[in-house]
Amino acid sequence: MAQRKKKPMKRKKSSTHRDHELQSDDEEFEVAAGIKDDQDTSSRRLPRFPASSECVSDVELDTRELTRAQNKKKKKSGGFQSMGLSYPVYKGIMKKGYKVPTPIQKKTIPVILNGKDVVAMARTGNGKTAAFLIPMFEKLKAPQAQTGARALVLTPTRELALQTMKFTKELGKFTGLKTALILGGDSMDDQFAALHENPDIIIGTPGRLMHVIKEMNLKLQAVEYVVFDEANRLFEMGFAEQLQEIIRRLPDARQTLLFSATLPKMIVDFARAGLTEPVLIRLDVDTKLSDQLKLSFFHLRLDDKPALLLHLLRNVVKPQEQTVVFVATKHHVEHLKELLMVEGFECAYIYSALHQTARKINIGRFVHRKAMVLLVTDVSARGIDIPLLDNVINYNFPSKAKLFLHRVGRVARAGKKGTAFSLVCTDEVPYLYDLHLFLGRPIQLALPEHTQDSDDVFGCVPQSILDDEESQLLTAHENSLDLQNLRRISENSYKQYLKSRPNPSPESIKRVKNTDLSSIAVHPLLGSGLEPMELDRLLMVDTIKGYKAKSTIFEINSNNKMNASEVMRAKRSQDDRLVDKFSKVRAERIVEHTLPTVTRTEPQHNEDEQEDDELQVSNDSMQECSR
Ligand SMILES: Nc1ncnc2c1ncn2[C@@H]1O[C@H](COP(=O)(O)OP(=O)(O)OP(=O)(O)O)[C@@H](O)[C@H]1O
Repeated sequence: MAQRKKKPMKRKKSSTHRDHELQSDDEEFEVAAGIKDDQDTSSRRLPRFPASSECVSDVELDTRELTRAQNKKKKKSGGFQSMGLSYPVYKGIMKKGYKVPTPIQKKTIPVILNGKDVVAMARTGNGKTAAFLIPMFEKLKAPQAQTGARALVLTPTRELALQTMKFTKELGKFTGLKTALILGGDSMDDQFAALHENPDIIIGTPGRLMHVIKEMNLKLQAVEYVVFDEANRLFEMGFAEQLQEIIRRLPDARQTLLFSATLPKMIVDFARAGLTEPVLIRLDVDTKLSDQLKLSFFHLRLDDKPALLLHLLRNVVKPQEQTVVFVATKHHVEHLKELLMVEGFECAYIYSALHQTARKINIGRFVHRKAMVLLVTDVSARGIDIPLLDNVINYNFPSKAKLFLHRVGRVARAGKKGTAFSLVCTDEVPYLYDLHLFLGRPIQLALPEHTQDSDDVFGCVPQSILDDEESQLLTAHENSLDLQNLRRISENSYKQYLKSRPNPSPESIKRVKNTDLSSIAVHPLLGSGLEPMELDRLLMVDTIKGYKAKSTIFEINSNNKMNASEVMRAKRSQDDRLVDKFSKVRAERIVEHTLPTVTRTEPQHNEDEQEDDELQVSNDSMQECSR
């Protein structure tokens, strides 16, 4: 394959965007600090964060810092780019909309690319499918004329096999590799035909695969890459015998990977026999979040955030609890500080442009419990030394998972319980998906069965709660010109903030589009005390509120030949073409700008990365992993 010269990347981002990136680098430092604290829970106070005295404002930072941060970023790049992938593989990843590798991908892909056998302990929802598909494409590279599949992926269920097939097609789109799907329940003739076409990859369930192997006298001698996906379920479903039989037919010189949510003795024994000196990779994210920390995510409109904030502080947070509220800009701090004071809350506040003395006074009020609420921006929260907290409220959802960890790092420590409430409006939902990929947990959309104790639930807010608070808010603003001005300024600054906010991964945007957010049930924390009929009514109101017409009133009847109807249809198709064209150009630009060199470089590792990733690669013996 022709080598592509790596063009120097033109930086087109605005300075505010770069500032954001700078912020994220610092965040990584802060998270690392937070983790250390994890290990020393006896300490009452969290370590100090880097001093913020150099920060002029929340969005303007020193250029020397910027350069330092950029250099640091280059050095510790743990992205897909630094994995030394070939162009067709990399292009597939970009096209699929993955921006950065998930923790399991970051840890497993380099090890697999190094040719090692791997046992990875991972639950669902963390991107493990791509973790074994990407190195598989890299290993197989392109279709080969020789007979016999070179990769075999075994999954416990038909659904999982279909999903893996879908990902193989999407991610491996530019490799040209052929895949056959061998599943129970499908026509044997079709499967024989698929195998006669000399596929590079076979994805299948063990029972039917074994059957086909015998019927066709299928040889697996060309197989060089084998994956046992969800191995715990493969065994639970009674496939042990078929797996042993399949493994006996495979050549010794192969690379074998085993992904499993748990590692019971049976799987450990199987791995000992079937894998050669496997590297054990464990996803240990839970240690990053305190197990005493409860996460609650509320879906609402941006305009409803002040109302929910008031409701949470009045009715959900207990009076003796201390809460830090993270907002997007200093203007939000100023507006909400005024609003909370009008509503009778004692609150402290800090933002980086605030005079040093005022900052000290405010922190002092919070530390001495004169104020139970502290309003902060991410930048201003650095360098402050505050006690352990009961709650954090993410008024604006963080655009990076590590920033989320940093914000909640002071809650639920030293044996105390705590909650992180997050107010998530629709354009922030993709960040919530990215966060869950990072945490290695699937998102739980609220269901009527969820109870107040349910953790990590994403639910909606009953309109009645918002209505109550909003009528108060209206009066407060009508009576105060100050409040009106502060609100207007914070709304304007939010527009600027949005321009500089890093994008979520395009794949998460796609997943959100495919989710019916209007059907999420009321969050269990907000639905208690409501009769089932009332809950149904609220759900109906929310569905009506979230209704978006797919066409205009002129196009109601598809046979309508009226002028207005035809104009609308013509405009729609023209707009669709433009949007398509724009998306294609943008996707291609992303691929070009971030094109890796074709030659494989050794994946970069450094200590920083080791410290702030949530996986631990270890060469522990299989004995150890069974403990
Ligand atoms: N690096 C990434 N960036 C953004 N989205 C990703 C990334 N990796 C995977 N995803 C997406 O996350 C979702 C979950 O991934 P995947 O299905 O591989 O997880 P999993 O751990 O195999 O879970 P499951 O067992 O439910 O299949 C998919 O929609 C996938 O496309």
